[in-house]
Amino acid sequence: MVSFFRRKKPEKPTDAETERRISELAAAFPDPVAPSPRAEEAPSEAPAGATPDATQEAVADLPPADALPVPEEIVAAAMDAEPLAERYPDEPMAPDEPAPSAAPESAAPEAVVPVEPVEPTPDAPATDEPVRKASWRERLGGSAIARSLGGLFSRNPRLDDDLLDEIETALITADVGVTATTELVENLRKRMKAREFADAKALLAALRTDLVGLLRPVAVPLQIDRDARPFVVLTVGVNGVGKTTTIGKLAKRYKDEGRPLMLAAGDTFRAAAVAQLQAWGERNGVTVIAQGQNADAASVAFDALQAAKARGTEVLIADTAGRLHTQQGLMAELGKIKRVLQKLDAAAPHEVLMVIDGTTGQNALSQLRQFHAAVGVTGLVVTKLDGTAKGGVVFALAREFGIPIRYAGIGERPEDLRVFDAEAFVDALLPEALGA
Ligand SMILES: Nc1nc2c(ncn2[C@@H]2O[C@H](COP(=O)(O)OP(=O)(O)OP(=O)(O)O)[C@@H](O)[C@H]2O)c(=O)[nH]1
Repeated sequence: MVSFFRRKKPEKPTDAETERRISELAAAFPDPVAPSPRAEEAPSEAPAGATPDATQEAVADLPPADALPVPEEIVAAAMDAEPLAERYPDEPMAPDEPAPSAAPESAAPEAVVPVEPVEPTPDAPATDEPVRKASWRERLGGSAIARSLGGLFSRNPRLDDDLLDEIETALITADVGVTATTELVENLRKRMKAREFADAKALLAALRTDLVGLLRPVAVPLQIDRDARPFVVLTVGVNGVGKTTTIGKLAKRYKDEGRPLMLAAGDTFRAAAVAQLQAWGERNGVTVIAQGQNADAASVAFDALQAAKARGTEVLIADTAGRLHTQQGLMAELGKIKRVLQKLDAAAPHEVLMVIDGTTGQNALSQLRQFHAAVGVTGLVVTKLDGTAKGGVVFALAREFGIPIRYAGIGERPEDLRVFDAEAFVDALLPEALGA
């Protein structure tokens, strides 16, 4: 759990840390997949229920970007993002790197280092045992809400104002947020006064229903529009939230679904991030487009989209460097990446996936507000909900933004990235059996 409390601001990793993180990633994907057909030949069945229009509909339901407060500095800065050379003046830059604005025409192909698919190495122990997927409850049962509400209801409390006060404290402590908590508790109080609940168990059932009701509108799975070719997913988020790890997990998911895919190593600030993706790509036979540390992220994204289009790849997932939402120049750089992608495909990126660390607490709200203003977030992944995470911020995000939560990270293994499921999530935090 030490990883939950990693650095909060960018710093260059030591060689030892780089090696550790590469081996962490390799350990996270221990089972080599069966040798896959080359990306172009792989079957590309959409999952059951997938419709090409679903994503567009979901996005259309989002609150418009201009409905949210857009800090003037971000709008201004977005027009003139600083290049990496200015951002890290002490870092040597390759002399011939294409200027960000010139990327569309002049992205030098020789600077691109695609990691071609290789046959997976048969180094994992051969076993017929399927990996057992931990249940949501196993993963989230230790979270703050689960523990405090669990303790509360298992004491068979009396149905009175003290119980409501304790529920209120538990929800606020778990980061559900004051506004959402007040609404939930006041609704319960009204119904309790109207003698709607026979006992505490009935009140617990009502709380569960209300919590599911808050989350159900945002439990909208990501649908890959197969006509997009490629469907471009741009991942964004602050430092250390789990972007690169999530890309590895997502890539495994899409590969298992038989979708031809490619990755763009756009986190050009942290050397380990490029190596992480390359290690994963080599191991699983997925092409990774990279230009190395300190390359221009927009140029990497542009090259990757060009390559993906040329190959008819179905999905392109682009990584970006972690950045604090308060760093205006870096936030503006995201807008630049988006604009450069749009020179090749006006609809790209088809999904701006923001990764949020579930242990961040209420700060996650201002992170999302700023990222949404800068780049128009269309979906969320909330990571690190396992272990001691408070988890309540998921409710606050849902209530405040209504942006779809596509996936939840409930552990470090590939199978621990789950399609977000409102019922399973609430059930894990607040089992019905508590009131039994
Ligand atoms: N327990 C747990 N750990 C996770 C989860 N997702 C990611 N992590 C861990 O979080 C740490 C940071 O993950 P990275 O993928 O390197 O984060 P990042 O956002 O790419 O980092 P930067 O490039 O520095 O911004 C790693 O140790 C991951 O294993 C999760 O759902 N649960």
